[in-house]
Amino acid sequence: MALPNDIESTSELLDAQAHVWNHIFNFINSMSLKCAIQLGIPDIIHKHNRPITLSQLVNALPINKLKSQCLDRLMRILTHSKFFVKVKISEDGNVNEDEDGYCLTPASRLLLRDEPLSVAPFALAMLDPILLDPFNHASEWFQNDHSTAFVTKHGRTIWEYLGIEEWWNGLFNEGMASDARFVVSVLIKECKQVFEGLKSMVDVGGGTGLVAKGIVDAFPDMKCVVLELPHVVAGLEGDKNLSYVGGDMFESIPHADAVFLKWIFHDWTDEDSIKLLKRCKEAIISSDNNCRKVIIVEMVVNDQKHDYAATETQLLFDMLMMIEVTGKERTEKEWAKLFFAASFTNYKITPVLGLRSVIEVFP
Ligand SMILES: C[S@@+](CC[C@H](N)C(=O)[O-])C[C@H]1O[C@@H](n2cnc3c(N)ncnc32)[C@H](O)[C@@H]1O
Ligand SMILES: O=c1cc(-c2ccc(O)cc2)oc2c(O)c(O)ccc12
Repeated sequence: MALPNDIESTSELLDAQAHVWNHIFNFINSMSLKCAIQLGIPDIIHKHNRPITLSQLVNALPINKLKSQCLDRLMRILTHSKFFVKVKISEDGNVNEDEDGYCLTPASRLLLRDEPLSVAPFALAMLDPILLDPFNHASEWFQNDHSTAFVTKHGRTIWEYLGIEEWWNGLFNEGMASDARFVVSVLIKECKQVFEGLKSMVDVGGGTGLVAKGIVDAFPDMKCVVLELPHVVAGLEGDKNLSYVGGDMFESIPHADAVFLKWIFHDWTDEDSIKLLKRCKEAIISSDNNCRKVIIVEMVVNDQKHDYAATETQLLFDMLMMIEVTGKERTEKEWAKLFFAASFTNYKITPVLGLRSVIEVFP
């Protein structure tokens, strides 16, 4: 049979097939990870305190013992994906050539349930059918007039859904809280100078206030307000440095030296984002502090493509924003356009959070 047009050799044909297969089956990586988290495999390896053999793992897991060879295959793909490493161990647990044992890697340490920076809740919520199913409706959504594929699947926006389904709201909040802990620990360690000199700050859309708490703990002279939708902050109690205000960020933002927004703009269109930036400017403009600014924690999409893997993850997030909410991830050029449209004069991007950056925006 002839090769398809433009494919010149058999090797090119086979590479093309491998490329397509890889994309078709990528979801199996995600699902294998979900299965390992649900079974608690990282926790069991961690508790074992030394490399664990397959038979020890089978005994420790709440699984049908006839499926031990299947567990071996699950561990094989996750070892290939660098979630576990295999080392040689002896009967007495020392490293030698007798038998293979599994150990955690830095990536699987982040899947431990009791790890304060755990991303396990985030992974379980992201890989729940509630968020996966809308992707099966993407082509339908391209042809209809719904705001998102989430709406096409569930008949309401993600924010409305969160307000109605309490169990899902809990899962979502747990995931957001684990990310908030993660981000605040890096900010305090690597980016303290961004907050120095500030006497007051508003965390807009700051959830239950984990980031704000981390910041006032590190800067006891700062007063921090969390502005959130009323149902999110109902019943939350602050203290002398931290307070909660229920309100709508598009209407007005309490005045302060700085306004902080993490994972807010990527939920919204350019038009909404410019409106929100204008509210942020109004909030800081009357401050007499030289350090007054807006502090944003978000992705800056790398459109130069010199780090293929990082850019790919950012583009995956962009698709997530398109399918689940009405937002997007932005390149530096797109961010700059928003800042200048909202009459800010300057900005500084510090790529200190891996795929995300701290962006300081100045009036
Ligand atoms: C993606 S979450 C980010 C939460 C938090 N900043 C974080 O990164 O952990 C977006 C937050 O914006 C809040 N939000 C949405 N619309 C809002 C509005 N109009 N005014 C204030 N907060 C809003 C939501 O309740 C939600 O907590
Ligand atoms: O679509 C989402 C999903 C999340 C999300 C998933 C799992 C969790 O445990 C927490 C959150 O977060 C989102 C988000 O922060 C956002 O700004 C837009 C969309 C989503």
